[in-house]
Amino acid sequence: MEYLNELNPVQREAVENINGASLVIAGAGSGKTRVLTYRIAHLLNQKIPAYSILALTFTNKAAREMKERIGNLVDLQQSQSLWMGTFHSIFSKILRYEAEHLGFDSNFTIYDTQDSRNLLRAIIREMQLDDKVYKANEVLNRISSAKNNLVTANAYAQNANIQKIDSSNRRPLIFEIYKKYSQRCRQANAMDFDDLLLQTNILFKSKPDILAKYQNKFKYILVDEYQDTNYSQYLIVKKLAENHKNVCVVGDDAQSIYSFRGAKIENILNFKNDYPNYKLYKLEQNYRSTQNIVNAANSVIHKNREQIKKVSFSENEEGEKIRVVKALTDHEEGYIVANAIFEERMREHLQYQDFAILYRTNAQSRIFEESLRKLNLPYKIYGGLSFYQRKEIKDLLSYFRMTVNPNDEEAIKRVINYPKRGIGDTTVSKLQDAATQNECSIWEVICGLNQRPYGINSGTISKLMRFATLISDFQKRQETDSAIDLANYIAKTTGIVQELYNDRSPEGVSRHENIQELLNGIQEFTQNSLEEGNELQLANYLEDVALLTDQDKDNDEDRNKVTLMTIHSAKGLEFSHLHIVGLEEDLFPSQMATSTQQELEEERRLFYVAITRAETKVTLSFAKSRYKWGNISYPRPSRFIEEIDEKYVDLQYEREPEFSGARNENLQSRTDSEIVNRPRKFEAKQSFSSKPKLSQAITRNNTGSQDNDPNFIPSKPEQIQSGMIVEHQRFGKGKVLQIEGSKPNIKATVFFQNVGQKQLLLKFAKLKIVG
Ligand SMILES: Nc1ncnc2c1ncn2[C@@H]1O[C@H](COP(=O)(O)OP(=O)(O)OP(=O)(O)O)[C@@H](O)[C@H]1O
Ligand SMILES: [Mg+2]
Repeated sequence: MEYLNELNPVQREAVENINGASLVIAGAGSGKTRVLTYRIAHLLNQKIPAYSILALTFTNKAAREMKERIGNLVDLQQSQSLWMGTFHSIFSKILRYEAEHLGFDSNFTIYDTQDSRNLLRAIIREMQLDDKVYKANEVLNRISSAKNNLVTANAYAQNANIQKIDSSNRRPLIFEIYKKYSQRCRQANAMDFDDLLLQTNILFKSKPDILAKYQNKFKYILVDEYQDTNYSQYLIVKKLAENHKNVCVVGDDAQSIYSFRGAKIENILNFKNDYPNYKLYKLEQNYRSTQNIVNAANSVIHKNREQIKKVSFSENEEGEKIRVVKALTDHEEGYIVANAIFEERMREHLQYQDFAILYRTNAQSRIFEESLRKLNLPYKIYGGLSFYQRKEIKDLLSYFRMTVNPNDEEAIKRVINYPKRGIGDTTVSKLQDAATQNECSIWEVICGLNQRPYGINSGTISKLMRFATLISDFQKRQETDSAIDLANYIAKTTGIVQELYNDRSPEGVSRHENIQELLNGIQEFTQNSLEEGNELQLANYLEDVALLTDQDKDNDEDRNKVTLMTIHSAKGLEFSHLHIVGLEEDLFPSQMATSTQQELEEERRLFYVAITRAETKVTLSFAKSRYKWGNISYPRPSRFIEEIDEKYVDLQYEREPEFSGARNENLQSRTDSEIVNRPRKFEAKQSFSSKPKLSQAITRNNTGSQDNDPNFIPSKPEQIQSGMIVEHQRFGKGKVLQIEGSKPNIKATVFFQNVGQKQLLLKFAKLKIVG
């Protein structure tokens, strides 16, 4: 029980009171997750069997880490049999046991977003609807939100209010698409992500005996990040806890950032209605961050009107203020951040893993990747187009999926003619029509073609039969082959490996390497499962892959690297040194989120989540110009920078007029040279290190620095032509892309190797022609 001493008095109370409903509501870094972890350890210590504890986490990685931690606190063996994971992974496991009660087979496929979108596109096409009006993505969001509110396709069709909304959006047929989509998923024996929760609810509602079984089984229920549960998840927990009410949820309303996926803060507020005898624990001390970081974060979040009042303080050291850095361009921002990491790591003897770069959207990662690569800094990047979404990977995985569940429509459509075997689109359409007509899968149509050919000629039928034999062969091997043996066999027999091997273009080589990487992963998976004495099969591997979240892609090799991720996926994590980048209006807060107060408040919560990931140091940055969709834009600094109480902020530049909200209309015509040459008040400030570096030169004042080197003799402005290589004293060498304007205001657009593209007024900039 020594572990109880590692908790403060309130945490300890929340851990020791194991019976009844508990709500832990507290700010970031106050030990909510720690309470959950220790509470589980404590339950095990009180001889509660591991299999009767259900713990729901935000990511699979969090569940793994928690298990490990619990294993260290108590018995390792026991912690392995806990039911711990994301809502999706836990309930997909239960659905496989109970599939028959829902009319599914236990080997159902889990469709990812790409599969769902493809299926919707196909349906929209088949219905001959305008795909500009019925955009697959938007229709998917509509369906997803319906499912998360437990509105089935039939209920959707009958709901007059929903119909009214869709009609006024000129999309009155969404109900029809939803219905067809559900039918097709069923025929393919597939569930999408939202189905995993919806079907669990349907199961619990329609089969009271099955609900009772799980109510008896899960005697203790714990939920992390409760503020981000949606209605469907909320109801699952409520049902399971109905009798014993042993439920402990932890959350922070100020960190609710998933309302676009249907998360409801109200779930926290409703807790007291559902469990009137609940105990409330308020944790007030932040153990993660310095005082400055906690105070800065508080000063921002207090601007939100909708929030539960709570205290959050730190007794850690006061720490440095939040630094705010201005870059002239998006490329320069990348450069400054990478340089800062390089120097801080050296100076403070840190590891790469102590650093993270957080951004609002995945698209921002590219520039940081480039800058980190230039400085040879190892990094790992989460989210975006994941490894498993790449075409070659998805193709091979589709063969695996066909092996496990041949009715999988999206898988069969991907591989029926890949590698090419002479089965054209017309044939696939005929098969699809036949399947729709008979309410069965494409695979079932193929298997019956000898009896009913549906107008497909005999030549094509034999090709289809060869394909069917290939898949049947894989299926048979499932019973005897290990996951890796079968995966290797499929990769070889289908000809995918050979096809990619033959393509010697750089892309082909990289695709071939990716396939090898996938097979290595399966090898590891097989090996690990063997070591744990439980040989898992290809189907288990597929299940794991389908349930990965953005944070889950992590392995030991990846450990000591700089982390790049969106703020959304950084939830729950902590890093010593944090760079939050792209703090510009229309980027963060997002352009899409400033029209209503609710949206803006959610963006502010996101900013709060971002700052509170840091232990020691936060640097915010923004760029004065940025490429967006191929066009240059001149954004204003984010309002969130101003919202931090200035006591906790260290601006590394002079506050500009447009900062206080008055937009400077002349900004577009203002050039970088004018901006960098204006006197700044922070000249004396120590920036990154005592040795002047380019990064410092850019973020610190540079007045007059060009004149300091007597050997630097600039060329005459009129001599500079586009195409020339020039040198700038601070930016280094660059190529002139364009010259415009007339004397004395000639402007040059120059692409500098180190800092990217800049516009310079030649009368100030002083460039030397070097080639
Ligand atoms: N009583 C304590 N003594 C020492 N360290 C603690 C204590 N409580 C929490 N911590 C540490 O503080 C950090 C934050 O804890 P934890 O991650 O559990 O907070 P949280 O409330 O879940 O944060 P978030 O809201 O970001 O999810 C962790 O490193 C944790 O180990
Ligand atoms: Mg937490």
